[in-house]
Amino acid sequence: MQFKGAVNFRHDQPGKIGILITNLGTPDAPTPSALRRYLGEFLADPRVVEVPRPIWWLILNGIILRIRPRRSAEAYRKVWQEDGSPLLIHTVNQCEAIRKELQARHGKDIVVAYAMRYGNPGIASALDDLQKQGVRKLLVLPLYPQYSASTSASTFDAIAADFTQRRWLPDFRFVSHYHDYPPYIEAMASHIEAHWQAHGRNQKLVFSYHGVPLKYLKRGDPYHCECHKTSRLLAERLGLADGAWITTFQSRFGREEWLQPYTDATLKAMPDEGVESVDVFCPGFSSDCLETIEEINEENREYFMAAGGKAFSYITALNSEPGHIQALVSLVEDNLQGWQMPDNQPETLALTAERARALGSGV
Ligand SMILES: C=CC1=C(C)c2cc3[nH]c(cc4nc(cc5[nH]c(cc1n2)c(C)c5CCC(=O)O)C(CCC(=O)O)=C4C)c(C)c3C=C
Ligand SMILES: [Fe+2]
Ligand SMILES: [Fe+2]
Repeated sequence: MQFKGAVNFRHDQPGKIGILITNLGTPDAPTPSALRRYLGEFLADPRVVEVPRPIWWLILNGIILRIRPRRSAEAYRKVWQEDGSPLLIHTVNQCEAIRKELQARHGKDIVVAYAMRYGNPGIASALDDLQKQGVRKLLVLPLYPQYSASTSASTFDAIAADFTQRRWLPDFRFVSHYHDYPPYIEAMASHIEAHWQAHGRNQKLVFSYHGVPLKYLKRGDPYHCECHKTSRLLAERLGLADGAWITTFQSRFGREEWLQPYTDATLKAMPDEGVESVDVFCPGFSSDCLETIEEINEENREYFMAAGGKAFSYITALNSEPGHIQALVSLVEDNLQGWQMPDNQPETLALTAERARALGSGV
C-alpha cells in the first residue's frame, strides 16, 4: 500500500491553515443520467439510509435508481440556473466571501476551499489541493447548522476515509454543528426582519427543516432537538408569541415515518384552522437549493393556496448575505483558537540539509 504524500515537501516552510467548507452536493446536470450518478452515491451512504446493505442494494439498484432519476431531473430543471445548480453556485459564492474576509483579517496564508460530500468537486480532490498548498492545520466546516448523523457524521466519515490513504495528516478540527451559535441566530433574525420590512408580515411563521426518519431520533440522533432549539432561539430573538410560529419537517423520502409535523400536511391544514397567510423560512438550509426553491416555494406554496390560503411568503436562505458571511467567519475564528495564524508563525526548523543527507543526494 502506497500512502498519498507530498514527495518534494520542504521542511523550512511554515505550514498554512486551511478551511474546508462543505455542503451536501448536487448533480452535475439536471438530466436522468447525472441524477443516477448523484443519487447512486448519495443514497448508497449507510449514514443516509440505515437499512441492511444487501436489502437496500436491491431496492436502490432494482427500483429507486430506475425511477427517481427521471422524476428528480424534472424538478432540478425547474431550479437550474445558467451557471448550474443553485446549491453549488451559493456554496462557491460563500467560499469566496469567507476567503476574502479571512484573508483581509489574517493574511493570504489562510487558505479557504470548498467541497461537496457527494458529486463534484469532491472531498478527496479538495484535500489534495489543500495539501499541495502546504496546509498543515485543517478546519472543516460543513454548512449544516444542526447535527445529524446523515449529514455531519457522513461528512466526517468522508474526511476520515480520505485520511486513511494519506501519509502526513494535518492537525484537524471539525465543526459538527452551530445550531445555537448566537451570530448565526442573529443573522437569521435580522434577515427575517428585513424580509418583513420589505414584504410585510403574515399571520404565522413556519420554520421548516429537512426531515430524517423518526427511527434516527429514537436511536439517539440529536437533530430533532437541535432544530427545535434553533426555532426557539429565533422565536425568542424575534419576540414571537406562542402560536405565532411552528417547527415542521419537509423532504420526506420513502414510506416509513419521518419527523413530524410534516411541512406539507401542516400547510394544507392551516387554512381550515384559521391561518390564511404564512411566512416560511428554512433555518437548516444555509443555501437555497432544490428543497427550498422547488419543494417549499413552488410545491408547498401550491398546497397552501389550494387549501384556501390567501398569502404565502417564502423567506430566502441566508446564502451569501453579509450577516451570514460574518457569522460563518466568526465561527471559523472561534474554532481556530489556539492555532497560530500563518503570519504570526515562527519559521519551522530548516531541515533541508539534513533531509538531503538522509536521502543521500544534494538538495
Ligand atoms: C433518503 C434519505 C435522506 C435523508 C436522511 C436526507 C437528509 C438530509 N438532507 C439534507 C439536505 C439536503 N437534501 C437534499 C436533497 C435530497 N435529499 C434526499 C434524501 C435524504 N436526505 C434526496 C433523495 C435528495 C435529492 C433530491 C431528490 O431526489 O429529491 C438537498 C438539496 C440538494 C440540491 O442539489 O439542491 C439538501 C440541501 C439534510 C440537511 C438532511 C438531514 C438533516
Ligand atoms: Fe436530503
Ligand atoms: Fe425534496
